Amino acid sequence: MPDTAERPSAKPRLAVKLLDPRLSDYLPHYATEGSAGMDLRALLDTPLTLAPGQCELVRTGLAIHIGDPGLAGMILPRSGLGHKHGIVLGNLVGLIDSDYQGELMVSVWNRGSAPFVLEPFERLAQYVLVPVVQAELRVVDDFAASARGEGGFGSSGRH
Ligand SMILES: O=c1ccn([C@H]2C[C@H](O)[C@@H](COP(=O)(O)OP(=O)(O)OP(=O)(O)O)O2)c(=O)[nH]1
Ligand SMILES: [Mg+2]
Repeated sequence: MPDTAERPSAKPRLAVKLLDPRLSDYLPHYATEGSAGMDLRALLDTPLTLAPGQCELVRTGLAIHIGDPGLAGMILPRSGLGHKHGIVLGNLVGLIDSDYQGELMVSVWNRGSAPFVLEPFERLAQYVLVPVVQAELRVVDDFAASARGEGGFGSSGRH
């Protein structure tokens, strides 16, 4: 039996605005059939040097309106940039609301010890679409008992 899952249903179609005409050559896409994220590129006119510890908000030139409260976007670091060069996100993870219609911005943080030069249109982070469940909160005085109760932060010990 081939090790392939059944194909998921149709992909959501998201409306995207290109806020700079140069982006038409760089529309984000899934690099492989199984990719979870689409790489986002830095909309820069000139290279941006990030000193160690420096954090800058970088334009992507893209506005994506998700429009479905059952979905959200996440901006995540690229593992190669993060591991090899210390280039991660100043907010660690970017969470994009389904009703956000503004430009996707990437907070780029050089947590490494050497300067890093970000080139115009370099792929700097990735965009992942995720399902979301919105909750309603119901105030109670007590919870029904659970196996864990209030234990946390290592209370279950090591095995
Ligand atoms: O890395 C990011 C994170 C957020 N956003 C945009 C989309 C998101 O929907 C909006 C608000 O993000 P968030 O709620 O995380 O920020 P906030 O500081 O709570 O701002 P707000 O008061 O606007 O909600 O900012 C980005 O473009 N990039
Ligand atoms: Mg917010």
